[in-house]
This record gives sequence, C-alpha cells and structure tokens, in this order.
Amino acid sequence: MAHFKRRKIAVIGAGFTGTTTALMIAQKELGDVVLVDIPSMEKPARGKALDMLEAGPVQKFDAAITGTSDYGDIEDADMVIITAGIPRKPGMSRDELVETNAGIMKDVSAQVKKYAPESYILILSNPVDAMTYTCFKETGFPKNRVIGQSGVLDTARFNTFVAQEIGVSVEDVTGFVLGGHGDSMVPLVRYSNAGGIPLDKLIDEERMEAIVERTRKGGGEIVGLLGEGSAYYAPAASLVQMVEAIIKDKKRILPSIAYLEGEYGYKDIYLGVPTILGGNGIESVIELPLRKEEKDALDKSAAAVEKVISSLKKKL
Ligand SMILES: NC(=O)c1ccc[n+]([C@@H]2O[C@H](COP(=O)([O-])OP(=O)(O)OC[C@H]3O[C@@H](n4cnc5c(N)ncnc54)[C@H](O)[C@@H]3O)[C@@H](O)[C@H]2O)c1
Ligand SMILES: O=C(O)C[C@H](O)C(=O)O
Repeated sequence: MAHFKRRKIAVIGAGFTGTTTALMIAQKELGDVVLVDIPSMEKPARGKALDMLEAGPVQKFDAAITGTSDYGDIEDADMVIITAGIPRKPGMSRDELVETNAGIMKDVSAQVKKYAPESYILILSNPVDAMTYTCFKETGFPKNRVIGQSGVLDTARFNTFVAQEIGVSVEDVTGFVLGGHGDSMVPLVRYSNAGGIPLDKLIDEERMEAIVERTRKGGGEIVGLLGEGSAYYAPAASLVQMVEAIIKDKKRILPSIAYLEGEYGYKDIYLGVPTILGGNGIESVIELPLRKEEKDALDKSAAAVEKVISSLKKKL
C-alpha cells in the first residue's frame, strides 16, 4: 500500500541565505527542512529552526524544521541545498572567496555523497559556477543532479530594473541572462520582453545599457549597501523557485548553472544557460542561436569562469 511522505530537504549553511531559504520552503510546504551548520553554530541553527517552526501555526504551514551539526540527520534527503561558505565584503570579487569556499564545498560534498547519495543538489555558495563544478567532481553525481543557482537571481534583478524603468508589473517582464555569475554575465536584451513586446520598443538604448550594467553589478550593489554580508532574500526566492520546479516536476524553462559538454561550444565547465528544470533535475539545456557580439560576450564570461575552475582543477 502506498505510504505518502513529505519530501526531505537539507539546507547546508544556516546563515542568511540558508535560513531564508528554509523559511520560504516551509511557507510553501515543499517539504520538511533539516538545517545543517558547523558544530560551533549548532545551537544557533537549532534556535533559528525552532523559531521558524513556531511561525507555522500563525502562517498555517505544516513542515518540520530542525537544526543540527550532524550530517547523519540529512540521511536520504531528496534535495540538498548548499549555502555553506563565506560571503564577500565590499570591494571584493566573488572569485576571491574561492580558496576558503572550495575547502568547505569539498567537505560538504563528501558528506552529501555519504548520507544522501540519491539527492538532487542545488548550489549557491560563491564563486558559484566553480563551486558547482567542485561539488560535481567531489560527489561524482550525474550532471542532471548537480545544479547551480545564479541565473534566476540575475534575471530577477534585470526584470526588477526593467519593470521600474517602464512602470509596469514585474509579472509582465521576462528577462534572459546567460553566462557566469560575475560582472561579465550576459543579459540578453534581444531575448527579453515585457508583455511579449521586445524591450527595444519600450526602452531607449542608453537606458537599456544602464540596466544591463546595473544587473551585472547587482550583487555588488547590495554588498555595498549592507556593509556586511551579501543579498539573501532574492537569492533564497530564486533557490526556492528551482526547488519547486524540480519537486513538482514543472518542467520550467529557467536559467541554471549546468555542466556543459559541447553546448554553446564549451566543454567540462559549469556555466549559466537556459535549461528545462523538472523531476529529473536539469532535463535539457536549451541552445539558442547567438549573434557574434552576444557570443563574444558569452566567451568572455566563460573565460572568467574557466580561469577560476582551472585554479581548482589541480586540487580536485
Ligand atoms: N549564487 C548566488 O546567487 C548567491 C547569492 C547569495 C549568496 N551567495 C553565496 O552563498 C554563500 C552563503 O551566503 P550567506 O549570506 O548565507 O552567508 P552566511 O555567512 O550568513 O552563512 C554561511 C553559513 O555557512 C556555514 N558554514 C561554513 N562552513 C560550513 C560547513 N562546512 N558545513 C555547514 N555549514 C557551514 C557558516 O557557519 C554560516 O552559518 C556565500 O558564499 C555567498 O557569496 C550566492
Ligand atoms: O554578490 C554576492 O557576493 C552575493 C551573490 O552572488 C549576489 O549576486 O547577490
């Protein structure tokens, strides 16, 4: 007889992005959440989990949320979201986090491989393209189950700025951002629209270029304003959209950091591309024809990611 159970979703790193993601998952009743942090942070992780749990009766959600430092508690998780790692400080690039966060990513990946070998992994820790590559190599999981988040967030930023510029609902704006999660990411204006209307019919070239530039530097803008730490509300919302696409087998067209084996002309790299996200994780990568200037911009972004990955390859 069938016995239905809630999904088990592990969130590694009980900091700003991890806890915000956990709360949003619970609010949407996507599954029970296990929040994991290092032993010295176990008590705060348990405290935050309990606090969120107690929001359930008010907000009317049923989801168990627990905090722990014991990786045994993620056993047989259906999905693992990795947010463990340090954020950048004002003036730093994400790539400067690579040494510290690669060490953390290796440790976490080994634990996920041991305790949740069938899980789908979503990675947030920066520099996220290279961290997703690290997790892929360390776990040996198939590429459809190791997925990085950046494009949903970068597109959300682009959509926000476009909607503000033309004074319309964010719901009507569909942006499109390709490439690595760095300042050379590639917002593709030609494939973006508002209510189906191409953006060049609504926004002049100079204003559009300013929006593209602001999108590229969107993470840094928030790092500068916060003074300490980096963005977490929109990153968490972006992760949750990807979790939902997979758990509900929605087959959404969303940008993911995917392992490429020849798509767009790149091999053995993780990079942001349009994908179909469904019950099997990344079910396919959508390849689009690019104009020369678009492909040049993507090449530049891929080269920046490749440089960070190469620095890690010797140690993987
Ligand atoms: N890809 C993106 O779009 C995106 C967006 C936002 C943040 N980020 C990145 O996500 C990471 C986390 O950001 P944050 O704001 O949550 O930082 P944070 O400092 O608030 O939280 C990170 C947590 O990870 C924990 N941690 C460290 N090592 C661990 C380990 N081995 N196991 C379990 N937990 C461990 C820390 O104790 C801390 O609680 C950063 O690297 C940040 O740059 C990426
Ligand atoms: O900017 C950062 O360092 C965090 C994250 O990658 C973001 O884009 O908000």
